[in-house]
Order: sequence, then C-alpha cells, then structure tokens
Amino acid sequence: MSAIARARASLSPLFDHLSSFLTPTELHQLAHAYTAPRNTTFRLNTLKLARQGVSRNKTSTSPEKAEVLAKIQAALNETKKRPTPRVRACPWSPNAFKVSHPGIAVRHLAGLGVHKEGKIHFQSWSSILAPLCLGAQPGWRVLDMCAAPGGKSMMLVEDILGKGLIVCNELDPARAKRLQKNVDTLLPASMKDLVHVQVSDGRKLSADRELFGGQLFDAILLDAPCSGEGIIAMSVPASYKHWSLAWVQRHARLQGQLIAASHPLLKKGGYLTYSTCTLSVEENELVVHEFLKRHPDMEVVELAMPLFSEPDWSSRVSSFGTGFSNHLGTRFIDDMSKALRVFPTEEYEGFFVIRMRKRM
Ligand SMILES: C[S@@+](CC[C@H](N)C(=O)[O-])C[C@H]1O[C@@H](n2cnc3c(N)ncnc32)[C@H](O)[C@@H]1O
Repeated sequence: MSAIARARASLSPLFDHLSSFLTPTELHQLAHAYTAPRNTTFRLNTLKLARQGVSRNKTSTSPEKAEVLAKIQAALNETKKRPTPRVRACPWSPNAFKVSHPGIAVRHLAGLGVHKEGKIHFQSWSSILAPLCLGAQPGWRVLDMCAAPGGKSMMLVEDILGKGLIVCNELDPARAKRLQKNVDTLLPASMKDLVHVQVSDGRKLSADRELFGGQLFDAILLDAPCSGEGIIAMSVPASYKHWSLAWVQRHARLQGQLIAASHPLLKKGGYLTYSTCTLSVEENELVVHEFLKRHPDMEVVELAMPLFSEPDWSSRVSSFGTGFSNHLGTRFIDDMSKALRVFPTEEYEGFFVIRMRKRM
C-alpha cells in the first residue's frame, strides 16, 4: 500500500467528511500533503534588525537582512544534503522564506546565532498571512485573543511601529510562558512595553475589561483553537489522533463563543480577523456566518494585503482559494469570497482567514 493510500485508510472518517466540499482530485492532493515532508519556513524579525521599527517593506533590501540570509545559506552549504538546500523567497512577503530541501528541519537551523538572537523566527507561511491580512496600523490597540505561542502577536508589534499596544491573551498558563519567552527573544528591550501578556479565558474578556484599562480595541485577531485539519502530518500521530466529527463540533462551539465575545471589545470602525488552521466549513465559514447573522453591524471586508485587492488574487498562488459562498444547502450571508482558504501542500499548512469590520 502506498503512503497516500495508507493516509486515506487511516483517516477515512476525515476524508469522508471533507468530501462534502473537496473533489476526488483535491482529496488525493490532501492525502499527499499529509504524507509529504513540509519545507522549513521562517521570517525575518525586523524588530531585531539594526533599524528597528522601520516598516517591513523598507527593510526588504537592507544589508543586515542580506547578512542574516547569507549566514543561513552558509549553514545550509555545510549540510551533506544534495542538491544543496537553498533559501528561497516567498512570493508575497519580502521577509518570509523557505528552505528548498524538505530534508532540512527546524532543528538543523535552530542552533544558529541569528535564531538565538531572535533575528529569524520559524513560522509557517500560512501563519505569517494572518497578521498581514489584519493590517494593524501605527498607534493601534490590538487584542490577540488566543495568542500563544505568539508568532502572530510579534508580527503585530512590527506593524504598530513603536506606538500602541498589543494585548496577548491566552487561556493556557504553560503556553502563555512560551509566549512570554518569545516576547523576551524577539522584542528589543525598548519595545517590551508595547506588549501585555495575560492569562484569561477569551470568552470572559468582556467581563474583565479593566484588565486592559477598559478601552476598546482598534483591531482583534481571533486565531482560534481548531481541529487542525490543515496541519496534519502522518509522521506526527499527535496531529490527527483526536480527530472526529465530535472534535470538529466541539471546536465549532468554542469558536462561536470566542467570536461572540470579541464583538463588545471592538471599537466602531475596528477590524476583526478570524483565522484557523483547519479545513472544515463548520469551523470557518459557518462560524462567521452565524456571527454575522447575530451582529448586523459587522461586515466582511477585503484582507489587508495589497495582493487581495487584485481581482484575480485567488489564481496568483496555486494553494490559495476563496471562502465558500454556500455549503450543504446553506447560503452564507455576506461576502465569503473575500476570505482566503489555503490548501495544504509541501509549502503551506491549510489555513482560513477572513477580515470583518464593525460599521461606524
Ligand atoms: C491556534 S492557537 C494560537 C496560535 C497563536 N495565535 C500563534 O500564532 O502563535 C490557539 C490558542 O488558543 C488557546 N485557547 C484555547 N481556548 C481558549 C480560550 N477559551 N481563551 C483563550 N485562548 C484559548 C490555546 O491554548 C492555543 O494556544
């Protein structure tokens, strides 16, 4: 039996469930993605490059960036892998990269000085998309409702350019400690005051408003706990051993409660970005649909990256597609085609992200 056939056999309830919206070819590609090793990806942490706080695009050709990339390439040259692994740029971000060889894992590069100094952060390209799609601006107060271990929060700090506040909320105290460690490694001392880490249930935050001075937020990132269908790897049984329809439904309920709790915390005119690393419609479009039905003051808007204002954006990157307008007889309200669905491949984890705005 091939590895793909084995994946389909051992995850057959999942494949049956996904067959309500994936074609037979897509299901086959998904099984391939679950079995193939994923390329190691990372981003440059511009906060730790010399000209801290300058916008990420402006640093795209800085000498220090070239120096960091050269150090990583030198380490790759020393590996015995053939063909020699190369650092390759991401098509939609000047500071996201991958290593071209699937045999290079994070552990091969984690000991490098540039990593220990926080100049690079290992993060999936899909994860990098969510804060870019939120589009936080200098001076904003942003709530990251489910923040640990904090890769996305640290990118939000890059966006506010030294002014404003990022409240990083997390339920699990052990994961909040990992988040604090990332704050310590990835932020220069002068920027630590821009981040407030707190341990709290995101569903109860509106009752705890004094925790962050009682003020509302210009933007909220809800990167929700999910069933993780976009990050399954057959070589890591922990990534799929819990999966069941009940597991999907349990997460959908929690996601519905979290997104509802975000609403009273958002300013009028503020942005809410909802994301997951799962594929099920029940945890993505359906959660947003139910939320929008109950909150007519919210509307779906374009994702903040320039790529997504182009009419043909979903055909620009082969893994990218739009959100679904309907599913199993339910026609979703508002414009789900503005949402991004990322299909899992060797390069990308599966992901869903949508941006909404509270009307003025
Ligand atoms: C998808 S992960 C977040 C990843 C994170 N945004 C990042 O980029 O590093 C979801 C997180 O939500 C946390 N979580 C689960 N239930 C929660 C709740 N009720 N309130 C707040 N956080 C919760 C989990 O412990 C987990 O750390």
